[in-house]
Amino acid sequence: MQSPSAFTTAQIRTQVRKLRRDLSPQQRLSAQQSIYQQIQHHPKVAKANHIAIFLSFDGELETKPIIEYLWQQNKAVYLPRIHPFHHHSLLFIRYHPQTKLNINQFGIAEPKLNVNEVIPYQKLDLIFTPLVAFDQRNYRIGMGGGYYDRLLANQNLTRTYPIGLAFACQKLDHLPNQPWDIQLPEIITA
Ligand SMILES: Nc1nc2c(c(=O)[nH]1)N(C=O)[C@@H](CNc1ccc(C(=O)N[C@@H](CCC(=O)O)C(=O)O)cc1)CN2
Ligand SMILES: Nc1ncnc2c1ncn2[C@@H]1O[C@H](COP(=O)(O)OP(=O)(O)OP(=O)(O)O)[C@@H](O)[C@H]1O
Repeated sequence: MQSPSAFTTAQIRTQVRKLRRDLSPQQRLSAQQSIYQQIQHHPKVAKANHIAIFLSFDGELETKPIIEYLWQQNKAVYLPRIHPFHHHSLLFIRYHPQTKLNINQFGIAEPKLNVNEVIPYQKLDLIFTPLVAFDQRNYRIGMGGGYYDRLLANQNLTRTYPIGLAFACQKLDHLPNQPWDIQLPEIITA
């Protein structure tokens, strides 16, 4: 998309969400194949034990095959859920093949809250991070809740490596960034 500086963050979010939903099944499948391969050859994924990812919605790339791969590799996989009383933060909950899911207020599947399955986010080795749009500097904008911005701004996250996952159509030249927006060290895209 051209000259994003002419648009507000909210307009960019709406437009890129539509681009993402409107990808053809063929475009989706071939981009996903490339992204899955990049993940399978990624040294930081190979080294990580505790890995957070997300379940796809709203045209996000399909993460189920990534989760299946991580399970095969005996990784502990975690999903975000909206914190029950701390409304702008996320809890990460262990995701097993048999974990029961609920649909949250946004229509996203999330694990039930079970205190025994919660991991303090500082213990995550890797956080696959959803995003709506990103730019050449790896600034990201998300769904607008500020959940990942707050999480990744946290100074205790010294051992945790965030990797954004996105289709190439989600990349813009230059996002109008807010002071709190986070620059990701890496975004896997195709
Ligand atoms: N797959 C996935 N899971 C995720 C995220 C994500 O981006 N992708 N999130 C990343 O942060 C969190 C959820 N954040 C979200 C924030 C806003 C909306 C949303 O649809 N907002 C509506 C208003 C909905 C309402 O208030 O009823 C809107 O903006 O129109 C959805 C998810 C946690 N889980
Ligand atoms: N580190 C932070 N500390 C306090 N408030 C924050 C922080 N990051 C974001 N916010 C607040 O969260 C709100 C939403 O932020 P923003 O629109 O940038 O979210 P986003 O990046 O699109 O969403 P997400 O991170 O959930 O994918 C903003 O109004 C902002 O005030």
